[in-house]
Amino acid sequence: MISALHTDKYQITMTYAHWKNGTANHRRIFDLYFRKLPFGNGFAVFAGLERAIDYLENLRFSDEDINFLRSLNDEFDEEFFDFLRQFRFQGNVDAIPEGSLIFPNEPLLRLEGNVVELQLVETALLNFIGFQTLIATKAARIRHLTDGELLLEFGTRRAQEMDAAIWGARATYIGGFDATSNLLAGKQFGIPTSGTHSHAWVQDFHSELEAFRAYAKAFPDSCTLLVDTYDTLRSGVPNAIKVAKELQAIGKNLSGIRLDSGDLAYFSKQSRQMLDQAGLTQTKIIASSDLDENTILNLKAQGAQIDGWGIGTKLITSYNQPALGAVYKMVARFEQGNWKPTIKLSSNPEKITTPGKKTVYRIIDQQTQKAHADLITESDETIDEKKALTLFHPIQTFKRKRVQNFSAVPLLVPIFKQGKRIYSLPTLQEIRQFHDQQLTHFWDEYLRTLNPEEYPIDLSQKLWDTKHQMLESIHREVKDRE
Ligand SMILES: Nc1ncnc2c1ncn2[C@@H]1O[C@H](COP(=O)(O)OP(=O)(O)OP(=O)(O)O)[C@@H](O)[C@H]1O
Ligand SMILES: O=P(O)(O)OC[C@H]1O[C@H](OP(=O)(O)OP(=O)(O)O)[C@H](O)[C@@H]1O
Ligand SMILES: O=C(O)c1cccnc1
Repeated sequence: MISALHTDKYQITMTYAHWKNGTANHRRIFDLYFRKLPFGNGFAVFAGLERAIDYLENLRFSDEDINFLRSLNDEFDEEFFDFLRQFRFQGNVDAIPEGSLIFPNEPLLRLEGNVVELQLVETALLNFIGFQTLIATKAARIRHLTDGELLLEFGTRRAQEMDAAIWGARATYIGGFDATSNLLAGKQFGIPTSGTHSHAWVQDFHSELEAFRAYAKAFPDSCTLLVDTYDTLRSGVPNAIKVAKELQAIGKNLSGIRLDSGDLAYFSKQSRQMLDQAGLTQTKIIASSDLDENTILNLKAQGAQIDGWGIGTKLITSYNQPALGAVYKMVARFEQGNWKPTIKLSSNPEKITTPGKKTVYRIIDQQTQKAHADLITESDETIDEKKALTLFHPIQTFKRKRVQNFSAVPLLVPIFKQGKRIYSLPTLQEIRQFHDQQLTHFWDEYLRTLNPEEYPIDLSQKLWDTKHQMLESIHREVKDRE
């Protein structure tokens, strides 16, 4: 169970202040979203929802949690602790399913409830979803360049501690990896696991050949030999070939060799030639060594002969971009029987929040089955699929497109109703397949890893009008006060 104290202290201080002021039950809506795509990619892959659901469903302040808060000797009244003890998440949540392709500024989670419960869960939700989405997106970038090749996640030893290794492994599987080296992730999520051997295994014997023989004896049906401990082409590969012949003599095949240092393009081409000349065309070449999507692309451009990739550090730590920058913003307050949109201004137009209770549709062409755009609307709007729809860029509004014969697919699905989960969790396999299937709805121009086309995220006319009326009225008020 995830502790209720996995949060920032200000969520508790605000909860206390609301409780003290008698405003704890005021109804609000918050959106969770991100503002900018990571890695310069054309899309992100949504991950982290399952953990977020588990957290919301089981959120409790235990006696130990309360004792700890009491021990802080802050100004909390004793009765506040009773309030916390009885606390349960009672809100409504709608969310985009895991594995979906997602884009900046669209609500990924929409939460409706009382202000304290919505405030309390902010930090943990951002923590789970920000990290897992980032890693799933990184994995999808790598998958995009390695169609049909084996992708192994090797990151645990370099990950930011245990949770990052385990939930990161899950995210890489959603993004298209085939297996993880982390056994706990395998046990917990049913991800296929893989393991070759280390340099220490080779160093542990008097000779490399002896080490390879011993390993092959232990795993005659699934033996991959690490060939770079001493000299890849003069010792490692020739010894692996010797052992492969010995395996052949007992009717077995050497599954693979692994290259873990040096010039991977050169070594892989030479190794392939040597293996093929020895008749070992079935033996695969796996590469590892600080790989990421850029190195992989470059190795491919050099004609590297690599069938599988073991990727650790740069994937699991999201080395070149360590945070997604997801945010959680209040968008509506319930007042005098109605939802009133709220807005947060910024001198940067991209950072101005989109007010009100909203929903998101993916506008998919009925003929090509490709997505035109995502359209954010007010939640009570309907889209008539029989009529033409005009889509326009929310900032450069002169950029317009009229579409017909489309399906408007709602992206948000109900997850919790008054604190009760009404969503049945898909299996991880289903999430991974769903992700794969979602990719087919996007033109290649949005999917390429370098300088992709920007996929349109548009506002309905009604929502755009609401936002701009609010902006104008705030500007007027500020001016009047001057
Ligand atoms: N042909 C290649 N083109 C571009 N990058 C390559 C090529 N071959 C290997 N690389 C990358 O170059 C880097 C080499 O790393 P490094 O200099 O640490 O040496 P290494 O060969 O891995 O040796 P060691 O592990 O013994 O330190 C790795 O990130 C690897 O993925
Ligand atoms: O390079 P990464 O993408 O981070 O992938 C994980 C690395 O971890 C292992 O090396 P390590 O030197 O830790 O152990 P070893 O002695 O088994 O090679 C493995 O051989 C990879 O090189
Ligand atoms: O199985 C492997 O070869 C492996 C696993 C984790 C890290 N490095 C290598």
